[in-house]
Amino acid sequence: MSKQMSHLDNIPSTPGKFKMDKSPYIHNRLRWHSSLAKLTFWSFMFLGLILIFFFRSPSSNPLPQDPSRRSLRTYNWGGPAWEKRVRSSARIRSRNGISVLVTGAAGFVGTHVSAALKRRGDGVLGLDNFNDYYDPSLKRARQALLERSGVFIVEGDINDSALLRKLFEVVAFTHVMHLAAQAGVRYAMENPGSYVHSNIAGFVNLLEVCKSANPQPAIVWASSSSVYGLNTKVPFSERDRTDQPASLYAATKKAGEEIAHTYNHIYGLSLTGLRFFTVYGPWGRPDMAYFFFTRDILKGKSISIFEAANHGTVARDFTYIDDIVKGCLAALDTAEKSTGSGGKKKGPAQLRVFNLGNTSPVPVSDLVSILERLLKVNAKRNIMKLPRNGDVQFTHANISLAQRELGYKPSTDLQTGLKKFVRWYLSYYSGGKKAAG
Ligand SMILES: O=C(O)[C@H]1O[C@H](OP(=O)(O)OP(=O)(O)OC[C@H]2O[C@@H](n3ccc(=O)[nH]c3=O)[C@H](O)[C@@H]2O)[C@H](O)[C@@H](O)[C@@H]1O
Repeated sequence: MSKQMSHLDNIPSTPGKFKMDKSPYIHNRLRWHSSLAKLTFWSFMFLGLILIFFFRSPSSNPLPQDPSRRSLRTYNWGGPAWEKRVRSSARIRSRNGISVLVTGAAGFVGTHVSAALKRRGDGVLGLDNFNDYYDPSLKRARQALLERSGVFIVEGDINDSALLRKLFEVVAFTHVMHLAAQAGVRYAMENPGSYVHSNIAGFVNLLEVCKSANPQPAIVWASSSSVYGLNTKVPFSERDRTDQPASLYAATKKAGEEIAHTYNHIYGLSLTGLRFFTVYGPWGRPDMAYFFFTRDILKGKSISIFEAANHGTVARDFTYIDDIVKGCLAALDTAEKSTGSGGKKKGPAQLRVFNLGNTSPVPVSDLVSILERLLKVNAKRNIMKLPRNGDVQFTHANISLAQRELGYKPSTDLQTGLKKFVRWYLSYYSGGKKAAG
């Protein structure tokens, strides 16, 4: 140790200083003492700064950005008043109604599905962790909307088994509409952990609780068109290969489909996966292109429009939210009962996967032209090569299976759907937040 110190000490800060040394031992001791004092001083300063930062940060940033930390947030649940709200929200109010636990109820699709179920007299209880992947105030506004129609959203995470078990103790849900997920294709490169946390760990946790529930519910859940990945055979059919995901997001959704197979096989859970194709509409997700294009066009900011190699068109089978809601309700209504009880399978159970698309792909540049007409503003277009971050060049759903089994028949074209979206957007963001909410 001392050897090392003298070695460090003997390195001159300037060559001149080194020459002036008459008694290296005394001089070194003096320098050692002053270095020690400096070191102590700066250590205290550093410690002080850390403490200041530590104590200030929770108030300045109440919702941490890191989703694994987000999940450590504690939620308040339980108690007689809370149970009463849960029961009342989940109470069936129509003949032949069902009682549904909707996860991700403050999300885009979750809000619309919850409202539609409630309208027809089904019992609906929402669950959402209100994370800050995108503006939580939009989620709160959706929550307020549902609250007015009698849907209570429990605040909590699908990874919280105690909470899930409690919910099944209070209500014998006949169905689970599982829409809680980490969405977004490109964000997976920034925050891979959040996809594993919600789409894999959270899904498994939910299935664990469902398999042990008595009676077991039937489960309908959101898969994604992205599972088709690099598949080039169009339109995409449920029989096509899904073993070439282009993003971690897609890989977690594909994993979900395999996990669903396992729980169906071992425990007799009735499971239906819905492969949604780029869902858009009022109350949509601000991280999606049609949404932030609208915002940026209105602000006069330039937007990046992706194109494939050799000026190849990038296109999506954009699907309007009301069509998706009809597909979700039809999937719930045709879901057979799970066959297990007490965690044991009694017989084979239903296992299904459906495409829910519009079956009419539109180039992204056309989407922008429609928005320009509706907003009456010209977009500042910045044509860019499709980045290699998970995006695929096109999607196109074959919906004949959903048509046959669910009576699914999308009826809203992009022009009509975007018109409704723009009307909502303008009213929501032009100070009419309250009116729209
Ligand atoms: O269909 C699906 O399964 C997926 O649909 C969307 O994913 P995506 O189709 O990529 O939707 P957007 O992110 O809104 O992108 C739409 C189109 O705009 C393009 N785009 C996106 C962003 C951008 O800056 N510029 C641009 O041209 C994309 O390449 C894509 O072709 C959702 O974000 C996913 O959560 C969902 O699972």
